[in-house]
Amino acid sequence: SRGLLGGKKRKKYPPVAGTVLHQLLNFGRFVEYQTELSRRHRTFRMLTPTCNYVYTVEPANVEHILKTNFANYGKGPMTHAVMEDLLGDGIFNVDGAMWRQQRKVASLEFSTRVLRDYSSAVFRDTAAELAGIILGAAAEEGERVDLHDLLMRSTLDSFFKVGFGVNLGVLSGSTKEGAAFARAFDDASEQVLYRFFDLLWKVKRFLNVSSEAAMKKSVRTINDFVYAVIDRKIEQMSREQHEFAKKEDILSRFLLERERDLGCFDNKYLRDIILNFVIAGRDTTSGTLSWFFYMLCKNPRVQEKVAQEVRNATTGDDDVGVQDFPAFLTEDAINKMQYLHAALTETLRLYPGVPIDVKYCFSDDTLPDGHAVNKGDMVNYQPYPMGRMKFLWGNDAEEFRPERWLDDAGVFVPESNFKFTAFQAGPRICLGKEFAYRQMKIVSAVLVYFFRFEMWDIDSTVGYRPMLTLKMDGPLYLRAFCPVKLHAISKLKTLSSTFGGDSDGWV
Ligand code: HEM
Repeated sequence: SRGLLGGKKRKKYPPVAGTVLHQLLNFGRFVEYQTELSRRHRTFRMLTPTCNYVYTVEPANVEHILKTNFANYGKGPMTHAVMEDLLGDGIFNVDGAMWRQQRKVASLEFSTRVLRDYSSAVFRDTAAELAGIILGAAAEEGERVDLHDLLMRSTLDSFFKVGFGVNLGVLSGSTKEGAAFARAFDDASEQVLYRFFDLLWKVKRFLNVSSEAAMKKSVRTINDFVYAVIDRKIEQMSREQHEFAKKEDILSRFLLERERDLGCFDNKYLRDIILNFVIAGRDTTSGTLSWFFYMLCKNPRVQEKVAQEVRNATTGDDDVGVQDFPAFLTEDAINKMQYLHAALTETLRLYPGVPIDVKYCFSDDTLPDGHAVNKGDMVNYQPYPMGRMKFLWGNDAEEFRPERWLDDAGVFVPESNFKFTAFQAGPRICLGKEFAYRQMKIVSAVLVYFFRFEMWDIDSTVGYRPMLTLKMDGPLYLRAFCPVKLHAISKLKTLSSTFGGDSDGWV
């Protein structure tokens, strides 16, 4: 009461749901554990020896943290330290003036027609290559395809092409360096998440032992690879001079900027920009596509509806081969695919690329639900648990039902960004949202036009790997059928052999 506390009103802290030790014990099933706790308390805290970790699924709190009191919540010193080895001073890892500058440059870049057209062309080409490889590698005698692995490789190729104008060749398996880079990047990203809960990580790093010794190795592999890409680009720039000015990829545009304003960023800064772009785009998009195809296999009715919509929006002509089909994926056709848009969004509701997102609290505050948070607390909004809350989505919250996003005319109706939080919200809302939907729609449309997918082992389920993004744990083994007419298949076969596949004898 006021009297007992010397006139001060007692603060109402969120209920304690456990400690960091409980989280470590549940590390392998972290997002489910957090979902269980969130069913009991919409806002709660976990005790650690240093600060409170506060978690919320309350949209009013999310709006407060991400928008209304934006200035009070940022990356902060702890996240910066934990992520610095991997993300340096890239846009994901900085606040204040440094963030504003990168946000401005990146927003300009993302809104250009040049980037839009160029990236769409890259996505179409990579999707066609992917379709060819699925046919060549898998369709023969119903061999299984690991679609998760193929999607990871093909999005990495697309991102390197759009970001840096480099043909990485990971999908076709033509370079070993690309694959080693991708592996090191995944390992480092997992270790970064672990650091949030490992109180001894700095000591381990200092002594260069256990998980931190592995982290050091991963970072070295990543850095060697990225600096080599930058060096190659600089060399190409001096060689090609006039031609270079026409380059459409993001790294070239930054290098041209540096030529105009010498010293505006060094190679280390470019390395940070590259890695932030890779983590932003590649893991989230390929992860979402993997979960999407997993959902399509578990829900054949939805798969059929998506395929029908793609045919209606493009061409019903079964004679169109894979090399010709992507040309039908115009902006107009993509915009017509409202059901596909809903199905991708439904995937993100249940499997958000960033499942739990932390913000540092810069000064004492009270959240809209009345709970107090202190300076130095780590405040998390939780897209994954939020997608499974009945109080937000109704009793069928855990069901995959794209229709929930459509009005009576079948048009997609967005939800509040503070309830559907997969892309964050407020001033730091994902910059690549439109970009990501475009890529995911192009890849999905090409694949469902030519194939029907089924789980290789009908009853199997897939898990996730605890890291910063929600990535599948291991392969997604599928069976791919080709329902289009033989004429189109023969064209597809020609293409698949162009990409190194061997499809003799199929069909
Ligand atoms: C399904 C795909 C995607 C999802 C679910 C997603 C989600 C998110 C989320 C949750 C954040 C906030 C992270 C944080 O600061 O804590 C974010 C930020 C960002 N995203 Fe995405 N993203 C996706 C695809 C992309 C793509 C394809 C790009 C770029 C091509 C991109 C670029 C960015 C950038 C630059 C930021 C930082 C924004 C800032 O801090 O101001 N994202 N994204």
